[in-house]
Amino acid sequence: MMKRKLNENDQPVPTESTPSTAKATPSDDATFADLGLEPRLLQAIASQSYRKPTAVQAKAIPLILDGGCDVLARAKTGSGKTAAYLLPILQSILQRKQTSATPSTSALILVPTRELADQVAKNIESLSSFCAKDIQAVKLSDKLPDAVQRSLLASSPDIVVATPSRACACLKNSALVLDALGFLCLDEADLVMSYGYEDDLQSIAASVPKHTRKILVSATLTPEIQTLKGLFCRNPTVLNLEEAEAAEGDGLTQYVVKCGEDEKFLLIYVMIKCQLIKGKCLIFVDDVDRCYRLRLFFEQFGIRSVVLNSELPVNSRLHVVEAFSKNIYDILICSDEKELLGNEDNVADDEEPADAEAETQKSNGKDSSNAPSKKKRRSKRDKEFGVSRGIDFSNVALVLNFDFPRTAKSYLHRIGRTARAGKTGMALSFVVPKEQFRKHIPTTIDTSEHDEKVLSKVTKQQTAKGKEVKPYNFDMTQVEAFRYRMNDALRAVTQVAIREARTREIRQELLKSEKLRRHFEENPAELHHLRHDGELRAARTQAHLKHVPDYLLPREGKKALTSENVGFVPFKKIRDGKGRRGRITKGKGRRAGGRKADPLRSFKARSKAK
Ligand SMILES: Nc1ncnc2c1ncn2[C@@H]1O[C@H](COP(=O)(O)OP(=O)(O)OP(=O)(O)O)[C@@H](O)[C@H]1O
Repeated sequence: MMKRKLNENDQPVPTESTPSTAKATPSDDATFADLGLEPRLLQAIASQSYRKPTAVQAKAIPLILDGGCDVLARAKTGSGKTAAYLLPILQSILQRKQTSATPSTSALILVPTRELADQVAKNIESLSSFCAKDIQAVKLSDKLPDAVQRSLLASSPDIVVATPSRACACLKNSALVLDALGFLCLDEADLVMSYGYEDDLQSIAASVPKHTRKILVSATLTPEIQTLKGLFCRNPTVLNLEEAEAAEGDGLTQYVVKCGEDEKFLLIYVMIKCQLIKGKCLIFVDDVDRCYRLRLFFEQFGIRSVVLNSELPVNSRLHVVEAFSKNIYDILICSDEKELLGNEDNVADDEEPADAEAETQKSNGKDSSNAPSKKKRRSKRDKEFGVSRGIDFSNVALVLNFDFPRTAKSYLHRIGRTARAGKTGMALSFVVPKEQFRKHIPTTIDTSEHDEKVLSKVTKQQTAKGKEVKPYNFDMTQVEAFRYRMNDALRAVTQVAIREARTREIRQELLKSEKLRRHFEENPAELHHLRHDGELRAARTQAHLKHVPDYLLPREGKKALTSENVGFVPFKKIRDGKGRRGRITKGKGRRAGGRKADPLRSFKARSKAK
């Protein structure tokens, strides 16, 4: 192998002699330079601190660069699939620009949600940071007026990122021209299909020139992928990284706690208040109401949390995702509605939802009295919303399935939000045993009836991957001491309070995202108004609940609550031989993660009342 210069992070330093078109034979030790990427891209990769290509990158990059075939890549969540298709696309655009100055759209990247469109656009920005003047990328969004999108597309940007419906709308009004399209990429391909974009995809497929190469990327190979393959691809090369992934193992530990419906609230209260959870925690719940029930419950104890769901304005959602990734908040409560909507809308899924019976009853009009209101509520939700799929929340230590997902596939994607890019993480799931279902009416949810059924599917799925979902044991006799406080708090969180919190938050978020955005751009010091974890005050608050009195704690200390250390999930060190203190942010001379390094942290943050 060619001897390379290394920088302080053991990154290859691009030199004149770095071959830009060398054909790579991907091996386990392949570096990005070996893959034949050009120096400016290597510089951007180094600035992202990527040490070496992930398995999917090592295989997909040379394959896409080689030209010729369409590619269908399946690799696990968090394995770096975005860079696996972006880097060769960027490289081929840079190569084209050496011979032709005519502007044209070379790549169209289709994603299922706005959140993902935003993320892909940011990835393009960072990977093209050393060749920014040669790469023009546009993210289409229905937040922008048509005239603005038209003018953005008028200059034929090299890359367009959009959801299928946006891309289709721009194709129909001739704003988007695909005559010279080199790549059509579908990220989270199965989801793009199951989000009901089928008609849009058909029209896009018909508008794409024959020579365009198609890249389909997904974490799961599902029947939708077969449909897409038929629609877009000519005999694609399929990259399935299953074997490499099994050999490599991963840093995710999975636990399950069997508990009653109200005990979920008891355990989460104890875990957070006794600081058994260390690090950032992503909590999945079943629906929007549940988000606010939990948030108001937390508020009773002075625990700050943020909610993410499809009812919030898109700007707020993007801001929440970004702020959580920047470690501004520790606890994010998400409703994983898209998986539900998929089922409700009877869109193809790889498996029957566990509550298929209930769904059938609903569609036959036999549903209970709350069906119409659910339908009404659904219409307010954003079709292009999704949390468990594709979003790269960085450094999530714990994914907590407060409400167990409805399908094993959904479980797979939820747990994929932690232990990403070679880091470690933990997934902990609450499962309600059948005999405990509907035993505590105020906290019950319909889907819990099938928790055990879905769990057995999940266990099968994980066993097939050589992984284990272990039982997790709390010492319930010790935890019991906290029960009356939990009950006190739960009583305050009424249905009326939840409804009030829901509307209040939308009102507040609309105000923040629309009216005040410009003001805060001009006055960044006042950014704390944009925090999403302020108290909703929709439920009666009880000051005494905010503290944990010593007499509630076991005599042996909080360790007696559980035999294991629930939340402690150390992240693997990426840089060898460098402690946290010694780490310096490039070019700024400050410690990475220090308060001053992050402008959003420079305001006076309210102290966390834990
Ligand atoms: N070679 C690499 N080395 C280290 N980190 C990487 C590398 N490539 C990508 N990453 C980081 O890994 C994280 C996950 O990447 P990405 O979002 O592309 O994963 P994904 O496979 O698309 O996940 P999902 O299936 O959930 O969408 C990102 O934070 C990204 O910056």
